[in-house]
Amino acid sequence: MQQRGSHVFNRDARPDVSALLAATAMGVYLLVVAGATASIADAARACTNWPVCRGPVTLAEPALLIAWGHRAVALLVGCLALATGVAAVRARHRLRPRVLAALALGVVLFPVQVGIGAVVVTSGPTDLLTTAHLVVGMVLFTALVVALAWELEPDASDAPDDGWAVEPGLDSSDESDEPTVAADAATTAPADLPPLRRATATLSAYFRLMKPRLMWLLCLVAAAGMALASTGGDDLTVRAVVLTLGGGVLAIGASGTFNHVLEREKDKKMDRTSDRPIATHQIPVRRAVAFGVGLAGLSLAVFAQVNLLAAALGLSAILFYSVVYTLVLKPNTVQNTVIGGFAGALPALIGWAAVTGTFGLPGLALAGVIFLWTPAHFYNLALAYKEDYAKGGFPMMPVVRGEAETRKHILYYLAATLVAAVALAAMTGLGWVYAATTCAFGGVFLWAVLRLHRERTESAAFRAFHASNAYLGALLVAIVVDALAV
Ligand code: HEM
Ligand SMILES: CC(C)=CCC/C(C)=C/CC/C(C)=C/COP(=O)(O)OP(=O)(O)O
Repeated sequence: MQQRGSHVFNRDARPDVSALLAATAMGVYLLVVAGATASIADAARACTNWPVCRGPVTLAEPALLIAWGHRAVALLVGCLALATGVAAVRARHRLRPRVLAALALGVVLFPVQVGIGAVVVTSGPTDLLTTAHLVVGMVLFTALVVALAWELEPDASDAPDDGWAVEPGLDSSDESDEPTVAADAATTAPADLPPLRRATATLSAYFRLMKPRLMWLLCLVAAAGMALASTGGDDLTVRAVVLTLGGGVLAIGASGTFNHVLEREKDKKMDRTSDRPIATHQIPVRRAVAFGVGLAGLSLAVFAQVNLLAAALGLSAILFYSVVYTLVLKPNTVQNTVIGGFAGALPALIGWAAVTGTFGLPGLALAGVIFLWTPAHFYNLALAYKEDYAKGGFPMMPVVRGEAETRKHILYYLAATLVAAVALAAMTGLGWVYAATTCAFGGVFLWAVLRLHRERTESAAFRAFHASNAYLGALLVAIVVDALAV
């Protein structure tokens, strides 16, 4: 077993640049979100002077307040970017050329972005100028995160990256409070149990077949899709909400059950899944199939009460997860998680369709956020359960491409998710609750992923996994609140 921190990337040699880069990247993200909020609030018309606004700042003029806030943050982040540039120049001999190039792009784009902002304010906002301001901001953020990902890559001279620093008392097959069904399984319901306990154990086994742990977040995705759709003027009825979430729970239950059936042999080989109800023969395959078919039928019947598009999308989600992901992608390609993200994104479209009866750009943009978030969510678990997935014969990213590459991809997909979250705000006019949430929880998610890069332990991977769920959960609640209440 490797000692924790013994080969942790050369923290001592180059801590400042990566820490400064992370702070600058998050600062730029804050700026981009503040800029999107300023644009929605029409702050450029409230303050037409540059670099300072004229006139008293009062709470009665929120647009002026937002304009000032945007500029104050820009000044602070500008100083941070400068400090990062100076630190990088001083450390140039030990930084990789591509890190320097990506960082240089960010540092050069910063004044360009300030210049575009000044023109927007002084000559009046046009669609072209405001779009350019948003796009350059996103490119700047991307350049900084890419520089950070490259900077965090271990050197070839570092210890080999095939080991996982396990902390004392932690073991991937015995992680009591982590997301493993094995941990909370009542393994079998032997005939000698009292009838009531037997019935309870069987009911609990059927419940576990439905993968209940996934439900709250997937239901929130559908709820956010519905809330967004209602901002366009369509009525959001309690009936539609109840039927859509009910159909969703049944659909997730059906596809989870099919997943258990189809993976029963592989589940037996993996510690995390070896005591799943079908793998242990607690539930016979034929009964599980009947249960899954029943749930699927019920789910489609419920969705059909909302509208036919919702039902068709529900059927697509069940088929995509059960057949395309479980049978085709998961055992055969390292891109299984990326392409599999379509299954989790579909509830956004189901929610939108339930309210509007059709497709719409904001619903598609929300689906895009979920799609990009999925690898940043699952790769953490894939790292923690790398050996287990290898035993099951699954070509997960850490098994095929290694841990360092996986950590880098987590950072890329996290950055892409944050950019997509801004695009969603710009498209929908979501307000300050959403803006504050994506910055705060995005910052926590980034912090957890950076700790994963430094620590390379199972607990760091689980921390980043939980941060991914907290980020998306908070973002979706913020969408609902912003769309319905603010
Ligand atoms: C390819 C796509 C995905 C893969 C491979 C994946 C994989 C996993 C795995 C293996 C677990 C642990 C499950 C268990 O042992 O019970 C898990 C947990 C979870 N996943 Fe995902 N997931 C994916 C997409 C999603 C999506 C789209 C959502 C919701 C939007 C989601 C939400 C959750 C939640 C809420 C948990 C439970 C967390 C907990 O128990 O603390 N996942 N995921
Ligand atoms: C509305 C509807 C039906 C939506 C379906 C979307 C859905 C259930 C997404 C879950 C994504 C997923 C692949 C989770 C588990 O991975 P895994 O099966 O690889 O995990 P495992 O290794 O624990 O089996």
